[in-house]
Formats: sequence, C-alpha cells, structure tokens
Amino acid sequence: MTIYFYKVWEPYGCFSNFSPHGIEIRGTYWSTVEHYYQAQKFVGSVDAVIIPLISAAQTPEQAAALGRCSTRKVRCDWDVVKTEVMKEAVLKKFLTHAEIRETLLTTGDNLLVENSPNDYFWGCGANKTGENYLGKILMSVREEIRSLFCRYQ
Ligand SMILES: Nc1nc(O)c(N)c(N[C@@H]2O[C@H](COP(=O)(O)O)[C@@H](O)[C@H]2O)n1
Repeated sequence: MTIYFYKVWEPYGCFSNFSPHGIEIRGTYWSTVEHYYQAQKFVGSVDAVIIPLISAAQTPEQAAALGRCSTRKVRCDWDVVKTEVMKEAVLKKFLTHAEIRETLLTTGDNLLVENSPNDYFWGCGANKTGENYLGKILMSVREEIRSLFCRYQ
C-alpha cells in the first residue's frame, strides 16, 4: 500500500515538514523542519543575514516564502547538500517526538509519498512521477528508528 501525505491537517500530516514539531540542532532550536531546511540554504552565502528572519518566522509557510525568495543568493553547494540537510532534520524530528515516531513505525513497510502537486523533487508531483525524496528520507528514518528502538520487527 502507498501512504500519501501532504498538508498538516490531512491524514499523516505529521510527516510534512510543516508539522508543528520543533527540533534542536547543534544548540539552536527551530520551530519546524521547514524553518531549519529553508535557513540552511543561506549558510555561508552573501545572504546569510536572512537566517535569523527565517528562524523567527511565525509559520513554516512564512519561513518557506523567505527561503524561496528568488532575489536572494542560495549557498553554492546547496544542490549537493540539501538531501543530507533534510535527512538530519527529519531524523531529529522523529527522535525528539515520541508520538509521531509511533505513527511512523505503524506504517510498517508501506511506501510513503509526499503528494505535492508542484514539487517533483521532494514530492511526487501532479502526475505521480516525481522523485519523492521526502518520502524516501522518511522511509530511511523509519528503518533507522526501527533498529534503534527495536520495536515492530
Ligand atoms: N506541506 C507543504 N506545503 C507546501 O506548500 C509545500 N511546498 C510542501 N513541500 C515542502 O516544501 C519544501 C521544499 O521547499 P523548496 O522548494 O526547496 O524551497 C520541502 O520541505 C517539501 O517537503 N509541503
């Protein structure tokens, strides 16, 4: 079976990076994975000044809008590091919050797919042919958590 998720208020909404589950990474707290991910785009870039603004954004939608500003310069290695950045943050989210960790584990070996109609990298896109990197990361985090917590095996 395939489990599709996208919006926070829909089934399995806790798998979205926009879900309200904070993470602490290297001593800094981020309200959502999306806040962290968007801010990392500017580490070491000439536009690093935007990082505290992204961090302070009231919502993940606002954080994403700031991070997607086309006039800002993203770090030059972003395409190389972005999946690792995402993996670290998603793993931290599920290690931090026990209730959503249980939800992730209850999905067993089902395929997880971010049903984003316009994102063919992190999601499956409108025609379901996208790369689904967020789903792939969630499944690898599920595997890692299974071996760490030794349950549902
Ligand atoms: N829940 C949700 N709402 C949206 O509007 C979205 N676009 C997404 N997808 C997430 O967006 C992030 C990718 O951002 P960039 O395009 O790299 O700026 C990533 O977290 C997707 O999972 N989700």
